[in-house]
Amino acid sequence: MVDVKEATDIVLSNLFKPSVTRVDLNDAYGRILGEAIKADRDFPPFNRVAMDGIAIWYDEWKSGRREFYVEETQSAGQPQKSLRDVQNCMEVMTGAILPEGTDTVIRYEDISIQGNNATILIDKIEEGQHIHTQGQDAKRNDVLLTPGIILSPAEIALLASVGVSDVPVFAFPRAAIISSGDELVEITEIPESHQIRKSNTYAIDAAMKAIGWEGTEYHIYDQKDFVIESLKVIAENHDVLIVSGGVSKGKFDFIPEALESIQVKKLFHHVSQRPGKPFWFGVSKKGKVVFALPGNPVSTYMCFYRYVMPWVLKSLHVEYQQQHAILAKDFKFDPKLTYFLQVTVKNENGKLMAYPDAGGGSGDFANLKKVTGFLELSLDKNQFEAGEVYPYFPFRN
Ligand SMILES: Nc1nc2c(c(=O)[nH]1)N[C@H]1C(S)=C(S)[C@@H](COP(=O)(O)OP(=O)(O)OC[C@H]3O[C@@H](n4cnc5c(N)ncnc54)[C@H](O)[C@@H]3O)O[C@H]1N2
Ligand code: MOO
Ligand SMILES: [Mg+2]
Repeated sequence: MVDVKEATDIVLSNLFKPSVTRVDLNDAYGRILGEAIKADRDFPPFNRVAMDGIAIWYDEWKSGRREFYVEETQSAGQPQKSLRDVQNCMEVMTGAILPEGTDTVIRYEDISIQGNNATILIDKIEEGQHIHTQGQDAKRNDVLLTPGIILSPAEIALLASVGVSDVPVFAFPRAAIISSGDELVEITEIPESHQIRKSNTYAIDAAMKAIGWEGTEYHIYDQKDFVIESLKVIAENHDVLIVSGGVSKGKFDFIPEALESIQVKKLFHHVSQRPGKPFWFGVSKKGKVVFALPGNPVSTYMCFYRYVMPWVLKSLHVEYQQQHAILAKDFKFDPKLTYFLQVTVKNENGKLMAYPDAGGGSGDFANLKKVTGFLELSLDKNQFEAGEVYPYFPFRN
């Protein structure tokens, strides 16, 4: 048996090495960037007019000139024009390149134009005002985006502006989501009185989809040779196996020995935690990673969020930031196990307050619909006081 920290360290030191694939920019939202992206030009690429108005040569204003003859108009999308005479001005539009021979922009609101003459109405202007200077935000060849970033609308805009239409993203490990157990039937079936419909694999599949990951679902019956043969075939075609059930002490819990018989080396079995104590983790010679999660629905669910999610994010170079929340009510837990306490977190004046809602044990997955995640309560204590801060693993935003 290992503790939660040891289990975490072992899981996170057996990462998957992702390859890079390309997706259309329109499908890149939410994917994980696989290569650094550099600026192909300065940002902005030219001195960009930032307000509609006129552009002047500042020294003329400084030396007392208030009236400027309007030579012509520089609109957005036109090649750069030149001011012929520094005593004049040019009308300029937001997004236009700043005309040569000008260095300062004055808004229409601050001038009046009569015929071809613009008169400045304000007393104070600053040299260079209302110009978004070339290279001000980033220089050509600057790294704009680093691998491991989860692409949000902000990054999509940057990718578009540097012309990346085929976005390099990390390929997720090919995952098998495996349920086990003779009591489980398909969701389209009417279960007999001793049967239940599968639900764990659906939950795992959905949790994976939330980060853009997909898996293939399999089911294994409780027959030893069948378990061995199935796992062998599945392992050949996937990088990671996420098994649910069949890992405890039951007569038909064949998963651990079946995995070892197909040369998946056990790195730990049993973690001092509740739920999820019978969690088994191993790696094959070929580097296939196996998470054999305890079958009780809440155990499968929590172990997925506590171990599989950080493992895949770290494998794909995502900077994973551990969240924390404040326990809102005292809580007592006696066994010498790390306890994953189901909570509903509410943001109260900027503080994340976690209200315990422990539910009815690891079979009570109906409780998961009421909570937002779990707090990790350390095994070296049994009395947890309101106001204390604990690691928080959210299931939802
Ligand atoms: N003698 C002991 N018995 C048990 C122990 C123990 O330490 N000693 N640990 C208990 C704990 S804790 C857990 S958790 C479970 C883990 O059991 P398994 O991993 O072997 O899972 P199963 O026996 O196959 O199933 C347990 C439970 O979960 C239901 N299940 C399984 N898969 C699914 C699915 N895909 N969808 C919905 N529900 C599923 C299954 O029907 C069982 O009710 O062992 C305890 N026993
Ligand atoms: O892992 Mo078990 O979930 O404690 O029932
Ligand atoms: Mg069992």
